[in-house]
Amino acid sequence: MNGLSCGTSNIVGVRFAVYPMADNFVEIIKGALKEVDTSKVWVQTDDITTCVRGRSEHVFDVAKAVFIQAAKTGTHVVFNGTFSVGCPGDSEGDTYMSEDDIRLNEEASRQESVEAATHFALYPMDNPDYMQVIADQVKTAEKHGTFTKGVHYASRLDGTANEIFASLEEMFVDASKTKERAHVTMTATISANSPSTKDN
Ligand SMILES: Cc1ncc(C[n+]2csc(CCO)c2C)c(N)n1
Repeated sequence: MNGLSCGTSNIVGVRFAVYPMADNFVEIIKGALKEVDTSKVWVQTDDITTCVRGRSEHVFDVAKAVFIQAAKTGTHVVFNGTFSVGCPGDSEGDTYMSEDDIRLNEEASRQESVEAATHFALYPMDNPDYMQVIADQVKTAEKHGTFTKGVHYASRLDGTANEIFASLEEMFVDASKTKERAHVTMTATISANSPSTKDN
């Protein structure tokens, strides 16, 4: 297959980085990546970001776990990432789509209660109804109790990292079900242990 051919599955992916605001950032980043079980996803880390691809539950499980493992050190850590589903041409790594749905890092993540604040934005691509899709999904975060307010170009979520990732996952996955082979992207900036007072 060439780079522009369509994949056969609804592979989900995220490209993200964590930024620990500490002198020992290398140790925190490498430690977090090492703590997390990535055996059910396609994963590649370089000097800039990490890319994780596979079934949505495993992509969210791994992204959340890396953030939580870095943030549980108490260091101010920021996660910045872009999630994507239905990207035309995304096919390499389809083998990971046959993994079962048992999350490998959920138990470890649940042990940690890390307070976090998020700006996220949902982008339903090639969909004239995108504003309605976004409004419907924000209602999900309201129902979860994580939505705090709309800001320019994003919405704010507050809660534990486990609660925030649950909202992000449900909104992203539901938005991708609004039409056949929908292409949806979502950006998220998630901050934990910030010394700044919350402006919400
Ligand atoms: C999740 C995640 N993946 C990759 C990087 C990029 N990065 C910056 S410093 C460092 C360790 C030294 O090589 C790495 C891999 C990141 N920040 N967060």
